[in-house]
Amino acid sequence: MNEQQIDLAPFYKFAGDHVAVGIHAIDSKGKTILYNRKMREIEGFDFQELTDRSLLEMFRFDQTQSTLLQVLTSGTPILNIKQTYWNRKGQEITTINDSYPVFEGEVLIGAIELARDVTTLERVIYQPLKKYEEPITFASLTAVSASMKNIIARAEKAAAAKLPVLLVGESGTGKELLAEAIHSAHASELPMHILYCHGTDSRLIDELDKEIERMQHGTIYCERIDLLPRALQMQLLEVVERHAAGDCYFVASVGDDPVELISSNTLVKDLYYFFSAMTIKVEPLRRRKEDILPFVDDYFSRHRMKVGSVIRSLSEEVEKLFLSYDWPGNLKELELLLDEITSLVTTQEVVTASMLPHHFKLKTQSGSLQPEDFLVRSDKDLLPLEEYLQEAEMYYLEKAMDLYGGNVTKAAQALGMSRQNLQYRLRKIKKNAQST
Ligand SMILES: Nc1ncnc2c1ncn2[C@@H]1O[C@H](COP(=O)(O)OP(=O)(O)OP(=O)(O)O)[C@@H](O)[C@H]1O
Repeated sequence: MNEQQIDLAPFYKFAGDHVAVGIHAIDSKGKTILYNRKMREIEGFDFQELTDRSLLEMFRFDQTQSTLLQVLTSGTPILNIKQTYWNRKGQEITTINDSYPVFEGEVLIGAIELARDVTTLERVIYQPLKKYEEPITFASLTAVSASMKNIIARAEKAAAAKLPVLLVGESGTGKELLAEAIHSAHASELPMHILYCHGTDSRLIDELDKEIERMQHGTIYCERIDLLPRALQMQLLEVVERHAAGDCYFVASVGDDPVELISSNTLVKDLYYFFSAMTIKVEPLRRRKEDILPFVDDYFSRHRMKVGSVIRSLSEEVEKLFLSYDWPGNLKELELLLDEITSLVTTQEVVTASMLPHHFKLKTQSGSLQPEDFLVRSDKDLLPLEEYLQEAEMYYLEKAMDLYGGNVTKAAQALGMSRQNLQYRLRKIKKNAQST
């Protein structure tokens, strides 16, 4: 049977919904026309939020969107771009993206982005153990805040008594590092196996089962069990319970309050009971800001030792910025930022504001609203209408200017307004931005 005899559209639709690659396509005006299930998973959207997608889309100025827009403007592909970010659910995600222009004959009709989710792979490569090139102990952790000191004291007790531990905390707060330190305190000579629960394939759990049988002794750390689908959580429970009487030590982590996770059916209650002989809550970095600057100091001193750099400190301005920022990706976000900064620094001893990457500057600009602020959600306060419309206008006009490569005449034409009117509004936006 050939392509002319059968309508392939349902097959393409099925493939789009089931393929393990995120797909996002926009038309020539920058409007989303295709956004598949994997892309929703990568970006952390719940199904019910999809109706708001077009609204959110309007205000999106993140990297994905701008790569697609860049491709649309230039007509040339942008390939193999790796990015790590925190999605709407606060999960750390790493993707490798290819963005292509789409032509019909000679005419550019849109752009498409294919995102490969390499989060798990990245996790395996980016293991703190490998980075530090030494076993992680409690002494490797930055712990200046009272809350972090308390966490370490409790973790030491758990390790000494070999109590299963459930680490609770947002992505990037250092749960994996703590698990490593618990393992070292318990029995550093034994192996440690990490199960990254980022996936939906039941073979993950079968492999863990085999691994436990092979290891016999050592520590099993199941990272973010709340991200596993319930069926896999049940399978994991069966495996860990079967091995409970053996010699393995079990540690796990979740990204949110376990009581809430259980009541929203995200976490299987018995799995929680299995791991939670001791529950240790790791506070987000924004609630223990005393750890920020000491972490930076520790990072710089490791960096000096490892690569012989001369980097020593942050300027006062950068310190203030670091202390006022909320760090949604916690220490991992701070660490990635320092990785980025130090990769560019050669002879400077002090990091000044001009050396900060553009994306970080954007995030720390005072008063800047995030795309999410525009969604109407029951758990958030509404923006005053005036402010909403002002910001909406600003986003929309800037996006239009972006799309037309800064050409006011073309952008004004597309927006159905005069050149003068657009120029006046752009000037107003600039003036407002300067006065904030
Ligand atoms: N207290 C700390 N001291 C030193 N480094 C830290 C500390 N906490 C976190 N880090 C650094 O931050 C990075 C992220 O930590 P980690 O991977 O342990 O977070 P996590 O809570 O396990 O995140 P996720 O929930 O996404 O798995 C690590 O690479 C580590 O180097």
